Formats: sequence, C-alpha cells, structure tokens
Amino acid sequence: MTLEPRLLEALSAVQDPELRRPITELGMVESAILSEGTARVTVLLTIAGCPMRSTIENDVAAALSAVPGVGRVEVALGVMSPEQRAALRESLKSRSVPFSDPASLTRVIAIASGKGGVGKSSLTANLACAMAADGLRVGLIDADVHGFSIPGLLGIPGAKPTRVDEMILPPVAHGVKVISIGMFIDDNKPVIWRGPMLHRALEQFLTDVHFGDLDVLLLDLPPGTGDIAISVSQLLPGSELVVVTTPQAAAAQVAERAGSIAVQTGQKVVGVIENMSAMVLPDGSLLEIFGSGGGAELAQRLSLVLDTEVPLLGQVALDPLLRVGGDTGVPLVLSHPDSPAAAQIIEMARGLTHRPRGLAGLKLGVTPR
Ligand SMILES: Nc1ncnc2c1ncn2[C@@H]1O[C@H](COP(=O)(O)OP(=O)(O)OP(=O)(O)O)[C@@H](O)[C@H]1O
Repeated sequence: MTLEPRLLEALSAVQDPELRRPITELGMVESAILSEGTARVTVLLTIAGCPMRSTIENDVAAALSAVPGVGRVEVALGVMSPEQRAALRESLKSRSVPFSDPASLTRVIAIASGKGGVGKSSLTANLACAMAADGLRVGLIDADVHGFSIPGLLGIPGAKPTRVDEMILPPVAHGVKVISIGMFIDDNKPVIWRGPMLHRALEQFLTDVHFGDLDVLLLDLPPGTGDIAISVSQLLPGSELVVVTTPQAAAAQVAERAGSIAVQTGQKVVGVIENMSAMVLPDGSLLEIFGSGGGAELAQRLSLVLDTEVPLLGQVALDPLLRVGGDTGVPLVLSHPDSPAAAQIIEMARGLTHRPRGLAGLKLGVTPR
C-alpha cells in the first residue's frame, strides 16, 4: 500500500457523503500514488452497490486535480473487505454519542401536535433545514409512522438508506441526515404496526442508524398522544417537546392533551408554535382563515397544567409558498428565506438551538478535592 502524503492531504478534504467524515479517516483510501504527473488512487467503497459511488469518484478526482504537479487523475473504485467494514463500524461506534445518555451534547427535540394536518411535518422539515443552514449538524427522525411525509418534504421521496452490514446510514437532504419508516416500506403500503413494534422501530432508528455526532436531533411525532410519544420519552428521557397548533380554539384544546403528556413523561415542553396564522393578502391586509389566538391560548393552558412557563415560540403565517416548498422538496426556509413565514421559522430555529443548556446530568470533567 503506497500513500503519497501530498495526495492524502488533498483527499482529507473529501468526505463520504453519507458518513460525513473524511474518506482518509474512514480507511477508504487504499492507495494513492503520484508518478510522472499522474495521480493513481484506489478508493474502497463501504459496499458494492454504494449509491454515492459517482459522487465520491468525482469529489476525489476534483480534489486531486487541484494538487500542484498533478496533470492526470485515475480513480479506481474497490469494495471494503468484511474485516475492513468491521473496523470501520468499530471506529464509528466509538465516536457516536448515544442520544439517550444524559451526558450527550445532542439536543433532542420532538415536534408534537394534537390534530393531524396542522403543519407539524412541514414545520419540522423547515426547522431542520434552517438549523443545518445555520451550520449545525442536524438529524431528523420521521417518527410519524402512519403518515410519514418527511422524505417527500425534503425532496428525497424514494431515498433508501445504505446498509453497511447491520449499520444503517441515513440519506442526507439539504444537509440534514434523515431517516423515516417510509424508507423501509415498499409501494407506500400503510403501516399497521402496533405499540411494541413501533417502539422497536424507534429503538432501531436510535441504535442502528449511524447519525454520528449531532448538535440537534429532531423527531416528527405522529399527531396525538399515541404509543410513539410514550416510546420517545422512554428511549430519550432527555428529549424536549415542541407543540404545534393552529390559531383555532378547538385545535388548541386537542393540542393541550398532546402537550400535557409531559406531566407523565417528565419531558420539558420548550414551547408552542402557532402555524397557519393570519395570511397576508397582496394589499397588506390580514386574512385569519383559522381564527386567531390558538397558540397563545395553548401556551397559557400548558403553562398552567405543567406549572412552568411554556412560551409561544412564534406564529407562522399561512403562505402558499410553504405548501409549494413541501410539494417540490425544497423547504421555504431555503427557497424563500426572506418571506415572513420563513423568517419566523429561521428565528425559532435559532431560538431553539441557541438556548443555554442546563448542566444537569452532564459530566463536567472536574473532580472534587
Ligand atoms: N403555514 C402554512 N402555509 C400554507 N400551507 C401550509 C402551512 N403549513 C402547512 N401547510 C400545508 O398543510 C398541509 C398539512 O401539513 P403537514 O403535512 O405538514 O401537517 P402535519 O401536521 O404534519 O400532518 P400529519 O401529522 O397529519 O401528517 C400540507 O399540504 C402543507 O403543505
């Protein structure tokens, strides 16, 4: 095995698109030789049918072409042996932070709603993209098992995760690592699993899916107060809840039940988002299609029930472009970041991620004398 240092240095800038780590750290560069102006490199893919092979090949060629003295680049692709894959898995394991560990630095936020169709998934997708655009490492679990829609909202409707033996690599969309039950089901078949199977599926997402180190993990929960919400609280005791509602009083009442589940689970409700708030018409006037005040009312009710202040994080206006963003797979915060609805979501994303963390449960690395 020959590894030319100058080529290796250039290759350290090439990341595996799914593992998001330099290919040099992942043991993917088998040889890198420079001879008479020609760089010859052999890159080992994790699996034979790696969907990212052409991306890796192009990135490698581009990185090597930029090295002074290189006039020609030849990239050969190979496949890791089972032993090499096992070593890769081990090296990834030792670095990944289990999200359930109280010392984990990953902020886990589950997005809940009372009723369906209030825009919970659309907001989750937009919040995730806004956080990723802000430079954070973001993971998103579509835990809305019966109504999974996140892959479509992020423009990867048919994406399948890559499997490296029993490890699952989440597809990446707009900088967000995404996993959805929809990725494991063929032909859009309905999911008819009950409690224990749902719990197992979520547990598997949390253990077998390699998210790597994350700053934020968002979970799109199914509407209501079902099994998944309970499982999330059991599997991720440190997770926080955000409750989405519309301005309609009736929706706020239903959402109160989804939020007050936190009394039993001990989770913190970090706030309420009112979606589908007054629409701004071309003449500047406001049209309150779903009424007004639901978000503030829900925040007030939850503050009473939970005996702690639950703030209204923001109000996102009804905006046809937000719907279009969902249909085309480019969330509004990326396609029209200056629109009022996107600006509101971006501000909430910053608010959610820039809050100071409590130190409870964290290892501070100090020893009393
Ligand atoms: N602020 C908004 N302006 C315009 N359309 C919106 C807005 N929020 C959501 N929508 C649209 O409303 C519909 C329902 O949204 P979405 O699927 O995100 O709801 P949901 O609460 O996740 O539903 P469920 O939980 O039942 O899957 C979608 O067509 C979406 O594009």
